Amino acid sequence: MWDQRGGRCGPTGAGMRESPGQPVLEASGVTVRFGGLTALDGVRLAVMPGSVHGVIGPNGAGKTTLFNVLCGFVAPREGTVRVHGKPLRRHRPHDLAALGIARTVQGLGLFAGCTVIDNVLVGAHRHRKASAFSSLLGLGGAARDEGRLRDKAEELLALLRIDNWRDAYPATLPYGVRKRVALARALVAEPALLMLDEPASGLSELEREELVDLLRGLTGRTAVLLVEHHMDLVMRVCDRITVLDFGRVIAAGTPDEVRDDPQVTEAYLGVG
Ligand SMILES: Nc1ncnc2c1ncn2[C@@H]1O[C@H](COP(=O)(O)OP(=O)(O)OP(=O)(O)O)[C@@H](O)[C@H]1O
Repeated sequence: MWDQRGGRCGPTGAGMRESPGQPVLEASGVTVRFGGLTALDGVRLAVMPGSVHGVIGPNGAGKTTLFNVLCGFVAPREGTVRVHGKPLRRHRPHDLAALGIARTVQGLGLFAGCTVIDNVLVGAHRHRKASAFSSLLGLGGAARDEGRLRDKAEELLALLRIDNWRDAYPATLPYGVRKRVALARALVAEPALLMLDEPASGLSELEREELVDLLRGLTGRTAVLLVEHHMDLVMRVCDRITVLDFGRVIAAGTPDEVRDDPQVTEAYLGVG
């Protein structure tokens, strides 16, 4: 995970402090090749604290590959990923919680044998495990932590409007509700950054509308990076957007700036 001049450091994401204006997550010069194919070519991106940042682009543009690099599933050939200004070297997905980063995946990964509230609490326990260093230092009693996490989980169920499903098991839930459970589980750790891979996939139009409200409601609570196909949703929820095409950043800016960029129109919508 962390490697500062060759050494491991930084026990918890919560312990890291960012300077004003410093990105939570920053990628620069990220290049990934699969054999002869360049999937990402010098990609840069900066996610600012508390903002919602979208990555869009046509099929095969490199969105998933970039998400996988940022999560630590794919090691880039070149380039740097920084969290709170500190470069990551060979980080792995299980390092993310300790860096203050949570993510949801398309498969959701809910535990079938656990109720909704218990699934959410799993996210809290994962975080606590990652923060074991602070517990060792006596920075919080276990019972007090437990109570606080449970309160937090209940608050998130209410915020995401799934509190009426609190004691249900995942298999009995509509897909849109299951996605919210996964979102609550990611948020309970109070991450500095939440990474969402296609949060709108599989949702109905109505559920997508609700997702727009929910994501906007997270503003200030955590930064969000989302990779998403639904252009309309991205335009409505994001503060900043990075547009990829053939592995390169072809535009970056506010939704209005990106919408008006002729390169985006040409690449993303296929019109010149
Ligand atoms: N494991 C892999 N091995 C070889 N080529 C890959 C691999 N993963 C992705 N690619 C290729 O890299 C390029 C970028 O793929 P990627 O899945 O990141 O794009 P994407 O923007 O997420 O596409 P989509 O919107 O269709 O999911 C594509 O040409 C893809 O075929």
